[in-house]
Amino acid sequence: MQIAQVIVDVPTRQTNEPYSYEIPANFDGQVQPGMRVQVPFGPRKVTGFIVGLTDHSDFDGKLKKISGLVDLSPVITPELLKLSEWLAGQTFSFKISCLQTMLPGGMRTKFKKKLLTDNQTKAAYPEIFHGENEINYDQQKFDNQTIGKILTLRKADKIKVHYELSNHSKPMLVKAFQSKLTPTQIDEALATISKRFVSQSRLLQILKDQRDLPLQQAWLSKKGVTSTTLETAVKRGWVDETRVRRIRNPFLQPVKKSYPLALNDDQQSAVDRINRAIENQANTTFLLEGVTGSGKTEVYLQAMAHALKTGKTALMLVPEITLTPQIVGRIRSRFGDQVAMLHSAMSSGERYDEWQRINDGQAKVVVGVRSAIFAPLENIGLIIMDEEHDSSYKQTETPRYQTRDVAKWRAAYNHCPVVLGSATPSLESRARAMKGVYELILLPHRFNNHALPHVSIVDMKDEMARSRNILSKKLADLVDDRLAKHEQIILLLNRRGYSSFIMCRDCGYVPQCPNCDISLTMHKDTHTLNCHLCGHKEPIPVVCPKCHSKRIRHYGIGSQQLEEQVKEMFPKARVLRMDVDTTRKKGSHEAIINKFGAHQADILLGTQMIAKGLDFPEVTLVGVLNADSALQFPDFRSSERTFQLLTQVSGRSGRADKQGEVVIQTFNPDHYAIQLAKTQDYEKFYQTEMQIRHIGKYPPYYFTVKITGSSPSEKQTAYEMHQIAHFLRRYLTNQAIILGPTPKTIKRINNRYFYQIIIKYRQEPHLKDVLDKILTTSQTKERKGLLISIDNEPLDFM
Ligand SMILES: Nc1ncnc2c1ncn2[C@@H]1O[C@H](COP(=O)(O)OP(=O)(O)OP(=O)(O)O)[C@@H](O)[C@H]1O
Ligand SMILES: [Zn+2]
Ligand SMILES: [Zn+2]
Repeated sequence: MQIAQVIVDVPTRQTNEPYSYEIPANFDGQVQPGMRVQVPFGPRKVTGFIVGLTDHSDFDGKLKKISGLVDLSPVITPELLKLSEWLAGQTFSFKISCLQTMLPGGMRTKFKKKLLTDNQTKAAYPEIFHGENEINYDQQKFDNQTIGKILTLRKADKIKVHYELSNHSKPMLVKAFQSKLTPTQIDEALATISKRFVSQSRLLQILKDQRDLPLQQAWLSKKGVTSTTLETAVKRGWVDETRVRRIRNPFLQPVKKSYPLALNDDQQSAVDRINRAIENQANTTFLLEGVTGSGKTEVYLQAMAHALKTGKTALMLVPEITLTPQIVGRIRSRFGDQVAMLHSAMSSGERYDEWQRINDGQAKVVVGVRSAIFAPLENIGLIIMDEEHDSSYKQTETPRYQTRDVAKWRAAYNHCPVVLGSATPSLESRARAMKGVYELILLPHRFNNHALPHVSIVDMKDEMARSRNILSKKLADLVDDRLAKHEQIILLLNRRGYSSFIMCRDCGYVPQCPNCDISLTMHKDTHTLNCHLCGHKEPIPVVCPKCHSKRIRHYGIGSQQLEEQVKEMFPKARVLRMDVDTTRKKGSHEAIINKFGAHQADILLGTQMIAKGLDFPEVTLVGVLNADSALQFPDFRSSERTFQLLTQVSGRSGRADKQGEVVIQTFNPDHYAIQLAKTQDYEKFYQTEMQIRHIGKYPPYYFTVKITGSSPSEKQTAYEMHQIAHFLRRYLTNQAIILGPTPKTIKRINNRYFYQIIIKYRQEPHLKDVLDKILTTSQTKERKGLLISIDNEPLDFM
């Protein structure tokens, strides 16, 4: 008898131990770890993941049988199964949540299975395929014997299983044209046709650049190629007509092929070191510290190409906001159709398609955001994390993993190097590089030795005494100067912890959320006051609810008001705004970037979104309007974040031949994070900040864990959290520092009360056991409304 070990999905009874189930005889030998099954659990049927197979069980009673198969082939690779175990331990979460996190969103909900096969198998198994190459599995109601047969064929690779997401609109096929000409033939054709045939020569020009991919007719016609020309082209044998899937997603558009650039010495030595590690299958972690504009991307591309050359695959991670069509274009132009893209701006159907291509082994390069670290890519030869310091790499929900740690785990498993890249590495990574745990690679100069921008600081305290303008005189003068020279400008409004709110001028009343301890934010576009934490919305009052005064005013500035002011100050300038409101629609982010890139606008203003990764040669002025809004946070990382943001955004200026300038407006001109951002001196910042961390006993000198508890009753939350703190004090050594419990900075969210405990430690041999115990005990408390979560190495302490 074969027995499957199954991690079941029962939200109220989560455990990390698998349950044993008997495998029905028909499926014997065919089910594999990594497949999902239906199993009886108490009175219900639940879904579970097979994590192992054995032939005996220690369970005395009669085992229950697997009642159905959710998958016909594994959806979790053996590597990812192993990873899920480690991840559960590392993040103090249950294996079931780790396994689910690894699947693309759509596969966790509703889908139908489709079986695809070849002609031979189709003919040999009429009872399955009824003469078709493609059938809908779920409609057939196969018996177990037939399912057994299907499993055997699937395992022998005679059948492929694909999922159709129910909300997945059918791919639409459209007319496209594929070039049949070699580059020489194109040149010959161009030489012979008359100049009068504009559309024909345009087509040939396009074919010259993009011979490899079929080109959609709609796209060609936008470029001025008429349908008559296309008919002629088919007749003359220039192109073949085909049909391709219509692509609406800007991340998947065809791009022009590009070739490796000649590297400078620093880039070359970086590539050499990484390539050597790839060849030697060395599990080295490199920290690639390169100033803004030093050409890190080209290093990544060439090292990835080398991994492919040695027969391996490559995985590249990018923060959400820098995974713009600009960077995607650069990668796809180099690697073409071998690239799979995982981005949250894609629909779940599109993401599923990409996941399938990776799972089928068609994609050799995966580029994506945080969750792409779980791509079912095999045989990995290189993992890259661009902007490794970025906070979006930390997942803020269960399982609360740090992508960097998962990347290192996968690299160790695959015997390959990891490259962590940044202009402003996290202190944790830099400290490890200093200790020799990571290998440090420096790119100290901008590409072509372009100078770093010149940065000046404007003290807004002085400025405010003179005028209420949000742009200082210095910045406004420089904007005028750039507009006159026809150069481009970026203006950053730092919105972290900053929002516009309304207040009564007479009694000082500020509307609060009824469910949370936070004031409501004004949204001018929808004319509402919104709560950012629970989603509560209400109309903007015209009279004060407290004193009935009509003198209700709003405070703080949003990017929308900034746009109005800027347009008023510079009526001739063409202004683009990029923030959450203007980028909500699919493709709008790209549209703004393209427009600015084509110099159809002079000023790009926006929030954090514009700070990173963008590469526009015409930008010679960057203005930061409120540098210090993040400094006021009661969080030991606020200086680090401010320094990183200012350095990153400054790095957008003067990337090509013209000298760049940056103006930082601040109320704290003497703060070291701002002073050192002015000189863009990462080294000095690192030294200064490390001393502060040392004195304050913070990371990277200490490890940290945050325990958060919440319930609808403040009394209950506080009581339970005190119990936990007692427990910790009793079982940890007296070296451990236990802070709290204290109410969180925002104590009440959505009518739940939040308290937290922070543990700081250097070595605590029993910590893991103690926390596991807290996690397990919390399961019984959960029924009483108390939720406990444990965050290993949290990024925020508020
Ligand atoms: N070897 C090369 N040959 C020609 N141009 C290059 C080369 N390497 C980099 N560049 C150019 O230099 C500019 C900066 O490179 P890149 O955008 O990769 O910098 P980066 O290090 O990623 O900077 P940031 O951290 O600011 O994003 C780009 O315009 C890029 O095309
Ligand atoms: Zn009032
Ligand atoms: Zn609220």
